Amino acid sequence: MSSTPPRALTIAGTDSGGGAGMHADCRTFFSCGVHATTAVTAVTVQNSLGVTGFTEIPPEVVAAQIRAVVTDIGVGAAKTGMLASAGIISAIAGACDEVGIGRGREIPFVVDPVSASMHGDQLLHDDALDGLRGELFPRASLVTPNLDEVRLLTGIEVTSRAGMLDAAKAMYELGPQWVLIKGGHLASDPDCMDLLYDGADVVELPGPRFDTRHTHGGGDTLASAITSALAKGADMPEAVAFGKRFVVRAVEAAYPLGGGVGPVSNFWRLSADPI
Ligand SMILES: Nc1ncnc2c1ncn2[C@@H]1O[C@H](COP(=O)(O)OP(=O)(O)O)[C@@H](O)[C@H]1O
Ligand SMILES: Cc1ncc(COP(=O)(O)OP(=O)(O)O)c(N)n1
Repeated sequence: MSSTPPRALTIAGTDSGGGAGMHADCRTFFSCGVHATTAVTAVTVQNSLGVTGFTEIPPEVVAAQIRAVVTDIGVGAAKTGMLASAGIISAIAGACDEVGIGRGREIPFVVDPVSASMHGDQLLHDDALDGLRGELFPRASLVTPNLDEVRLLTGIEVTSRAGMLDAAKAMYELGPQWVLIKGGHLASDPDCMDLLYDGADVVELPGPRFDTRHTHGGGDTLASAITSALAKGADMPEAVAFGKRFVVRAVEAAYPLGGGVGPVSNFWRLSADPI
């Protein structure tokens, strides 16, 4: 019998196309040798062309999943993805307080403020932005917005690397312990640089920009790789550096799928053995 591996929790929506959301999170946890546990927030109808609808899970059921997992199995870190509604966000905040998830508590908490799919389909109701700002960011060990989410949450339009630091400072004012601004959407930058900020120090995470349209699930993969490293006991700068290394390889190995946008590969660490 083997010993129990590190465990992590993803609180997120499903993607029927298997590219993003909870599916990308679970594959990433697996690739990192971490047992995946889940609290489903919403079931999306989705493929490589976009999201055509979703059904929300009742908030009390989302909270019950978190309690069930943490009180029995235990997790070394937790992350959020698609949260859909203000009611679900409030339920998550309450459950996290009960079980010790969040900054200053036992279990580090990565909040990826997913608001829309890369096709522009809304995944978070407009009235839930206040819930993210007021209830989740102050509990977050790390928030990981892309530049569209920065604009929605702070009103700041980032058009340069210098603007990313302004964005990090504005996000930090919303209460998280660390902020990671993702630079994938800064098309004017020939590279893909992300920026980590803790209210004092700035760490630049440079990376190449691959010429591919298949980046579905990239943000989920980055946040779940960071969560995996935290679950194994890494500190935040180490975990974020690992997450960046992981997602660079995942984008490099992205593959076409269906008639639209394919996913980044969470398989890149697996052996090439054909069976
Ligand atoms: N074309 C690309 N080549 C390499 N890395 C990329 C590319 N696009 C995004 N990334 C990286 O993938 C991660 C997710 O980025 P981003 O696209 O900004 O967020 P999201 O996926 O949430 O929209 C970041 O680390 C970013 O730098
Ligand atoms: C259920 C679900 N969660 C998250 C997303 C976002 O995925 P994507 O559009 O690829 O954006 P990033 O992962 O790159 O932030 C989704 N589409 N569905």
